[in-house]
Amino acid sequence: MTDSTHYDLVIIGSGSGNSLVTPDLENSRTAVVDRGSGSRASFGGTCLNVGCIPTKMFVYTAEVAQTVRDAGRFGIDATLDGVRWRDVRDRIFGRIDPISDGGLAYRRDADHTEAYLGSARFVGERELEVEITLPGGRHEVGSVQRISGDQVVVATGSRPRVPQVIADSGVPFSTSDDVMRIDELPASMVIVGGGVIAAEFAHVFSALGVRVSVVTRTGRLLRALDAELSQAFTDLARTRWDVHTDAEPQAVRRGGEGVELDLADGTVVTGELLLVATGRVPNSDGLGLDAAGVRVREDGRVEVDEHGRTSAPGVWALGDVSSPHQLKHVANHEARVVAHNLVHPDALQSFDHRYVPAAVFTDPQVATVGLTEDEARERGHDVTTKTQRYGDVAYGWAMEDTTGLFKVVADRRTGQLLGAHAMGPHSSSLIQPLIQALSLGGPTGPLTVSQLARGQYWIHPALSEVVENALLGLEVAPYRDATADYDPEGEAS
Ligand SMILES: Cc1cc2nc3c(=O)[nH]c(=O)nc-3n(C[C@H](O)[C@H](O)[C@H](O)COP(=O)(O)OP(=O)(O)OC[C@H]3O[C@@H](n4cnc5c(N)ncnc54)[C@H](O)[C@@H]3O)c2cc1C
Ligand SMILES: NC(=O)c1ccc[n+]([C@@H]2O[C@H](COP(=O)([O-])OP(=O)(O)OC[C@H]3O[C@@H](n4cnc5c(N)ncnc54)[C@H](O)[C@@H]3O)[C@@H](O)[C@H]2O)c1
Repeated sequence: MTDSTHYDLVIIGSGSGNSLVTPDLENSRTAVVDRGSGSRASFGGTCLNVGCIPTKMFVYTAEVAQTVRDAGRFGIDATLDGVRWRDVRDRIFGRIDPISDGGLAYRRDADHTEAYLGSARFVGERELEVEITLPGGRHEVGSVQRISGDQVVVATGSRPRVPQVIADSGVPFSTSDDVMRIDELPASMVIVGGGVIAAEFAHVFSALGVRVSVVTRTGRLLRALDAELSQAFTDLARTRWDVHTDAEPQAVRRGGEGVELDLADGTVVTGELLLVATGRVPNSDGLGLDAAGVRVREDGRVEVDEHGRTSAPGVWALGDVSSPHQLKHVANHEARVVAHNLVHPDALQSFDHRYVPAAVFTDPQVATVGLTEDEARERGHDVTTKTQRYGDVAYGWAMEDTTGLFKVVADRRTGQLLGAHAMGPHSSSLIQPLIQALSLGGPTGPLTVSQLARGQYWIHPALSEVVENALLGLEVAPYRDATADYDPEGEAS
């Protein structure tokens, strides 16, 4: 054990936590502690190493393969001659790994920061022990370093949840932490889980030629979505993958193509590789939070107020370990708020969780913001909805799209937009004006549906016309042109 080293700020977690080291801290001493992410134990957190970024690079690659397969529909003859998996994998991580290594070197070598590569645990109020588990830092592997901070930020993220029946089975399995680095593409894969990670990897691996089975305990895939979209996505998924809903593995063993899962109805599902995608648990356990006086909620998330303060003075938390949303854009937002609050204790900013959007980069892409139709009804709104098909606008014809949907939910009486839910190409980008309308509004409050539809141009014949037409299809009061009374001469005088 070393003597304790004191810092102005200690950050546990180099994902979104790493971005807390702003120019405001140039004259402070900051320690960043991280035990590494994924099978390579990389610096920089989930999103960079095993999450958003590599998955989307695989998704894009999958779409290239799918485009070649679909080319015939457009009168273009092309064949997919093969998938060089190792080349795909090495291209993707050949970009990511150097970014991670560079981020570590920057933290380790800068004058005002220090990197501790190991697991942190509180041993008192803002006092921590770090067991050094990784090479690459200044501290000997196996040593225990004691550090303390005037302020400490817990940004330890989350990790895959593995159902007991799989954990206890002794059968080898993958999670999102390692599946992107496998050496060979399997012929077949069983994915347990029917949420976001399952939907994205089912798309990636099936497009690259793997036979995919999905086993989920819910009745529909992407269950958290608006029910109409979740149902439409599930119906489509059944045409591509071997989908088992309302199904939970009862027993798991080696056998069949590699692994076999027994379902309650007697079905046996088999595949060469088993991928577990059954949710993520916050990394709040094992941190000694009791010793620090930091309260944890029943669901395992660290308890924080709207400013990111935990129950212990000087200890903050952000991102997956404490947030109600396990999303990188939310973790980034919370990090910006906490970065401000760390240096402006008398002018605290608050998290804004009002309209948190999300997208699922599967096939077709899915995007959502605001209330679903069911949520809007439960809240007593006079609900009106319109579901516009991509195939009914000109760009949708060009794409030969037959499945895309853009649904908007509004209050008939007030004309307010309440939510938007899309399934189709580029939906993660198409939804952005509606996120903006909900979040920013106009000078007199949130924009009404009619203002949004008719108060601006929509480029013709762009795919965004599907959004325009969805808005125009809602039964709300017509748009009154706010510029009708505009008198430029009067304004000038
Ligand atoms: C496969 C996948 C795809 C995803 N895709 C998207 C997407 O497309 N869009 C999106 O918005 N979100 C996506 N997410 C979610 C997103 O990655 C997370 O919400 C985000 O990365 C959380 O950031 P964070 O800073 O809270 O935690 P992390 O980035 O996980 O950082 C926490 C760090 O703390 C370290 N740590 C934990 N405990 C300790 C300890 N005791 N001592 C020292 N270090 C510790 C961990 O090793 C890790 O490096 C995806 C997630 C996954 C798994
Ligand atoms: N594009 C993105 O923004 C993106 C991508 C990937 C991950 N993420 C984040 O990561 C989080 C975790 O993703 P996830 O897909 O693991 O979780 P999830 O909560 O989205 O889905 C988990 C699924 O597993 C099912 N399940 C749970 N236990 C099961 C069991 N024993 N047997 C069968 N099915 C079971 C659930 O019913 C659910 O369908 C997400 O909540 C999301 O916020 C985001």
